Amino acid sequence: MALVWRKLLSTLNTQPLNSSLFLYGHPLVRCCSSYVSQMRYLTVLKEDDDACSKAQASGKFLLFHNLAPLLQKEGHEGYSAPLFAAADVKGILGKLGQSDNILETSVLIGYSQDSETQFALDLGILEMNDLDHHFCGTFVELRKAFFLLRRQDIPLVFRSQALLRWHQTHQYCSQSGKPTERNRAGSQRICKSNGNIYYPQMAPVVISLVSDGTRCLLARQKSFPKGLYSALAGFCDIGETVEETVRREVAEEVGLEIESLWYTGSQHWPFPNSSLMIACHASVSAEKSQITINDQELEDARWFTADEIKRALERKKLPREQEAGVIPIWVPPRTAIANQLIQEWINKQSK
Ligand SMILES: NC(=O)C1=CN([C@@H]2O[C@H](COP(=O)(O)OP(=O)(O)OC[C@H]3O[C@@H](n4cnc5c(N)ncnc54)[C@H](O)[C@@H]3O)[C@@H](O)[C@H]2O)C=CC1
Ligand SMILES: [Mg+2]
Repeated sequence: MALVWRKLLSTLNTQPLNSSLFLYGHPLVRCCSSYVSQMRYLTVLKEDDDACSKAQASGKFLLFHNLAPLLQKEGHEGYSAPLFAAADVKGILGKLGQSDNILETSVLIGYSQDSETQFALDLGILEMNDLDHHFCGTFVELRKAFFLLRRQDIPLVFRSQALLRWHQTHQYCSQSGKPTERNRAGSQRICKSNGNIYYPQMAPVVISLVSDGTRCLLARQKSFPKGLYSALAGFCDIGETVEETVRREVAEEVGLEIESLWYTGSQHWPFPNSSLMIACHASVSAEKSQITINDQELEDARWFTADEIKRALERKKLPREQEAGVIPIWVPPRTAIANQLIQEWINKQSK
């Protein structure tokens, strides 16, 4: 595969590259299904700074200010994270008396079905003043944006913020201590003094919904908002398999030994740093379901019946009211993989 790409890039380097469309029209990129072409096109942009630079000139930009995404109100649907054409961003920067060189600090984040090359740009070096007003939106801190954004916009916003943050926090070589330089796409950083290449990182985390057949186990950390319960989560230790992490985390946090587990899905999770949340269902026998909570990690953990879970799923908003002095239980929103796990468990109970 690497050889194929080297060949493609050497062909491109010997031909005039007038626009990114030329690249997208290249036989190796064009010959395949649209998805394959898109992925190959993105690979070329990551490898070739000139091609990426040309794509940037006609690209679409998701905007951030100090890692807070720009949101626009979308009627009843909630908020969207709009993509601005390069010309519009340049126009607004011009009005504000700012140079458009800042576009070069953007990072490549995708290629849409509408043939738009997408970039994320952090305008944090500019004073906020009425910056958001010029872009007809509001820059909103990511945790708050997570609750406001339309579901379909969340993955791109999460990915963009993670990549922008990685560049902001990984500017030096950990071996030489010298500054590293990014490639145009922002898919890697290199230390010119020793050739070390750094790629964006994320930590694997397992999130497990444990069931004893008729009940499922949810827990809360002290830092969670009041009443919020979720599935058990934990970082993978180095060298561990996903299965080993699930077994260890469940044992550590609630003192149970699981009998079986199965993978169901995954999600990129940007809080507090980039994690890949790997979601699994796990089962314990009803006879061995006595929990002992590790109070260093958890404030509470409990078994919930299907009826209790159904009621918690129905609470769409953060419960503000207290029901007869008791804080109502609620679970993460549909945009979190924890919700998918809980929903899948309920669906299985109903069958
Ligand atoms: N979507 C959801 O419903 C939930 C998501 N989460 C997420 O899952 C992740 C892990 O959850 P926790 O229960 O806090 O993990 P955890 O149970 O592994 O405990 C956290 C501790 O693990 C250690 N640790 C090991 N590797 C680490 C790493 N790469 N980064 C940070 N700490 C590391 C630290 O000592 C830290 O205090 C977090 O990103 C959290 O935001 C957690 C609970 C629910
Ligand atoms: Mg944990």
